Amino acid sequence: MSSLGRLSTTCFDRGCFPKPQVERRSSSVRIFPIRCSVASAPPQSLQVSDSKAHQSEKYRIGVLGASGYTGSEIIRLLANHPYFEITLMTADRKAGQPIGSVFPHLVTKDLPDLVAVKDAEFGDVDAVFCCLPHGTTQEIIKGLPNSLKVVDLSADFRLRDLGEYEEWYGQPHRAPDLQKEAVYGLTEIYRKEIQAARLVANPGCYPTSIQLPLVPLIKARLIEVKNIIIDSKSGVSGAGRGAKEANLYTEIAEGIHSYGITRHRHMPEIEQGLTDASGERVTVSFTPHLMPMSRGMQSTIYVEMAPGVSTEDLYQHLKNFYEKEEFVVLLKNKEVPHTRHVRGSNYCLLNVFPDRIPGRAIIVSVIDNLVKGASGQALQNLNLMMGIPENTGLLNLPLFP
Ligand SMILES: NC(=O)C1=CN([C@@H]2O[C@H](COP(=O)(O)OP(=O)(O)OC[C@H]3O[C@@H](n4cnc5c(N)ncnc54)[C@H](OP(=O)(O)O)[C@@H]3O)[C@@H](O)[C@H]2O)C=CC1
Ligand SMILES: CC(=O)N[C@@H](CCC(=O)OP(=O)(O)O)C(=O)O
Repeated sequence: MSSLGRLSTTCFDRGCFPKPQVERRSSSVRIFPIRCSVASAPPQSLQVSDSKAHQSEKYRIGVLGASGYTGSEIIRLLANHPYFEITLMTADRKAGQPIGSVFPHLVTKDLPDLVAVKDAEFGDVDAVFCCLPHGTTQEIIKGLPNSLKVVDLSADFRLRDLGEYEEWYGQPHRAPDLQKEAVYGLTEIYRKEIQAARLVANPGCYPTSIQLPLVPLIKARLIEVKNIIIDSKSGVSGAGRGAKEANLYTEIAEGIHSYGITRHRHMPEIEQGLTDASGERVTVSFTPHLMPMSRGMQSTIYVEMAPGVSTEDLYQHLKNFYEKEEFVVLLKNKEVPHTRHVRGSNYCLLNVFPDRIPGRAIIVSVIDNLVKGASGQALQNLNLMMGIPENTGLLNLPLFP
């Protein structure tokens, strides 16, 4: 537990955030600090320095799989988080190493240089981010205390149909009861359910980049659900940090290739979300590609518009739908979204273009696969589950170039 450093009075009074909450637990009282997380600092006269009256506890967070790429992104995002403090990190092969030696870029005074452990104790943890390979995750989450809130970044709890899970992941589901409880964590679409959830299945990176534009358009019946064609491209970090021959520099650099043609395990996840939006079974043509870049993801989506609908209608609908959203942005004036424009940030940038073929449109969606496609969205979800402002810790702008 630690007290917060410098606190500042806020924009609560200006209505930006909900009032600070006081939560009573069995043995302690947690008082969320009054703090403004907008980029500009409040005037000097409004700042208050540390005092007992303003000290507060933080939620204790475990990062399972801290030595992997998504784990390291969670740690980076939590470095300056005012309400969360990492108290537990786990690893497998790298267990026993301080996180600063696994990821030297994470050596900062704002982070505890914890040693990643193999066998974790959860008594002192309020919530965990589970950044483990799918398959191992179900067993591990099954063994966690029920009191913990969990955001699982793996694919283990995303598919409601257990038969479908077995078909696409090659093994029977080992925690069917937890699957029933899990809420799918596409934040902008399922916010209300996420707020009340204990276990959130964070979406895959491709499904995030694809569902964010398509779900609102399908719900509004602006596009036909037949003939949706999706061409997606990912940076290599999407494949995780574990060594694999196919991901060597020599295999990836100076070329691109498609993979999982007609059979990528994200297909049923994408189709589940689009089917929910439509009310009728939706199938898509989806082909992912591996790009010679470390992070970033683009989905180019080809759709047929409903009779009488124009690309301007699609654009305006998405613009209105995401008007109040912080992290999904419609670009103006036919600007083309670029993966560089979201690098390191939690943004999804979208734009809509008319196809040369009448009646068809092309949608371009970009995210950082490790942030909005994984750890950033996971943090957005845990913020909601803990009742704190959803954008906390996520306001950093993209890195460019
Ligand atoms: N990378 C991405 O862009 C995205 C990934 N995801 C999902 O998030 C999860 C994590 O991905 P990512 O961070 O890329 O993966 P990494 O391979 O980079 O990291 C995996 C982590 O899990 C640990 N681990 C591996 N096997 C076991 C095991 N049997 N028991 C306990 N710990 C284990 C590893 O420890 P050690 O290194 O010490 O061996 C490491 O800390 C995966 O399920 C992935 O599919 C979701 C969205 C996007
Ligand atoms: C480039 C690359 O290999 N990407 C991964 C997807 C990463 C991701 O989001 O997958 P999860 O469903 O495991 O969370 C893949 O194609 O399997």
